[in-house]
Amino acid sequence: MRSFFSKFKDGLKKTTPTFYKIFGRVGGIFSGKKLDAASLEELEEALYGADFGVETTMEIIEEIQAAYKKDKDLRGQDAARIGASVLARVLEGAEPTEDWLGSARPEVICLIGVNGSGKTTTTAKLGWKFKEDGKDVVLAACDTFRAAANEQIKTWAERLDLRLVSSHHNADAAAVAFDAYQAAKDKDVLIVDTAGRLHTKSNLMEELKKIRRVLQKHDESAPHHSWLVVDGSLGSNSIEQARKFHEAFGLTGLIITKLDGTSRGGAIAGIYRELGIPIYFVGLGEQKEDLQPFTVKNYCNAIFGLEEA
Ligand SMILES: Nc1nc2c(ncn2[C@@H]2O[C@H](COP(=O)(O)OP(=O)(O)OP(=O)(O)O)[C@@H](O)[C@H]2O)c(=O)[nH]1
Repeated sequence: MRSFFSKFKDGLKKTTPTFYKIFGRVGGIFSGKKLDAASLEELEEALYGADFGVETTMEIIEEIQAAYKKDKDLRGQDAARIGASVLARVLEGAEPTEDWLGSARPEVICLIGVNGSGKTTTTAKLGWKFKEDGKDVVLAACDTFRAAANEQIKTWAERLDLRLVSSHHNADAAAVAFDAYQAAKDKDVLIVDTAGRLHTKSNLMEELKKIRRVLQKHDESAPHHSWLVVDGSLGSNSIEQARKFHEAFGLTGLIITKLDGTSRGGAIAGIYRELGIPIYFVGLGEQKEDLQPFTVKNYCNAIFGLEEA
């Protein structure tokens, strides 16, 4: 069976074509070629192109440059290792703690975000993951706004044999959340899929708050997790979006989707710098198993084309 890392790396390969090109082209960098000023410049461009942002890019470049000044024989592989370790420092604390899933019954996870970011798909993938871990899961179809969303989540739930509480198109989303909580009483996890909304639409932001109030009638501390689902291919545009959602709703975590099909996977660093909340999972495809726990080490190694230590 392929290791988790190889899956993660395959998924990120498309995220990082430029990096692979840099280190691939210099091909030899890994197999012994020395670093030079031109490849450093190319790396800087690639980091900007992947939306790592000025701060992170500069930190990586400056540190590699400093090492290069001291040792003109620096190899590409050494530069990649330095880059990965700087990135790991930027992302320090971005990984959730092992016991992040508390002991409430149910633990309520609310997924929110803009239209099309991948909430419904992620709700299903997440439900499947918990089920695979032997947990009792209920899904709440609170995206009553988009007509097709109900059908989409029903299809997933049937396919993965997951318990789903849903209603009709345009039903009160908070009422669905209330019913779903009741159905999930004494179960392990309730995952609430919500309608996509722009952070600028105040009525939809109010709907989110209503869902929260209704859940809190059952359990004052619910939702225990409010995660923003961010489309990783939006690059740095997603940073402002994430900040606004955080201000309005108080996020506790992030899921970054679509990292399999983008060359802008660097925005993760920018979002984390801005919000400082953990990244729980990354989406690397459309299949049920394509949701992987985020780990700083795997992400940094994959970005810089390093193998797992
Ligand atoms: N390649 C890829 N596609 C994904 C990923 N996650 C979701 N998608 C796709 O993105 C599209 C939108 O996903 P949805 O789950 O419908 O998004 P949503 O946030 O629920 O959308 P709204 O209900 O409109 O807010 C679908 O075609 C998904 O299959 C991912 O990690 N990788």
